[in-house]
Amino acid sequence: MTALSDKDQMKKKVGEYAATFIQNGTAIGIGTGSTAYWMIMALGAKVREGFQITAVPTSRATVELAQAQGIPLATLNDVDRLALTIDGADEVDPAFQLIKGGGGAHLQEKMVAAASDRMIVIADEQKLVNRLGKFPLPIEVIPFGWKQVQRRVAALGCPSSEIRQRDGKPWITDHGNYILDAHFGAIADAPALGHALHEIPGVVEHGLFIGLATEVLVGYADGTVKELRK
Ligand SMILES: O=C[C@H](O)[C@H](O)[C@H](O)COP(=O)(O)O
Repeated sequence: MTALSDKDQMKKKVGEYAATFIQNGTAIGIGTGSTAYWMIMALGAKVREGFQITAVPTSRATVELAQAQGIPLATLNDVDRLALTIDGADEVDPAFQLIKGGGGAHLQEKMVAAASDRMIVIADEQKLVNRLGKFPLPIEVIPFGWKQVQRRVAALGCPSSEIRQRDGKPWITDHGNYILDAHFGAIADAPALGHALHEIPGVVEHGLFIGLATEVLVGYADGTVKELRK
């Protein structure tokens, strides 16, 4: 097995640490991405030791990973509320506002987080920012007429944006849509931008997570994990 990079070590540490917050007998949301991966692997080990858990996955990729780990799954419609969701992020600011969707899963991730009493964000230290916006903001859009959405996004102060591509074709989300990656630069007022984006016809969901994260766990290069305070 190849050795993990320093960055992957940070992700592994924080993902595994987060799994210790999961309580036996609860229903939880499980995130998507390379940091959530380690939390799901650790959860799989707990399940094999007899832990009783129901997990609502946030993407097809997470369904596959969790199934391979033998983690019992449910859909969001099967549950009333979730005790906890654990998920990664692309950027985290000091007010626990987030940019998510680097893997294009933010639509389901936001629905699952919103149905959860707590959202624990797991990130390596490189994700911490003073102001959101260096990471391009992922916006899930209906393929029909997406250029109209792009014009409206530009009018909100976004100088450039592009449809996410794979192999020269638009990348398609789990829900059959496109992702518009919007390069806003430093975002002065994330809640206001989030509201404005929701006013654009054709926007399905954007990657700004405001008021959802309750706790942030950060993995550092020295091997430590710290819980941030707002
Ligand atoms: O769509 C993907 C999700 O929002 C991920 O949680 C986010 O992109 C962070 O992923 P990673 O842990 O791989 O950096």
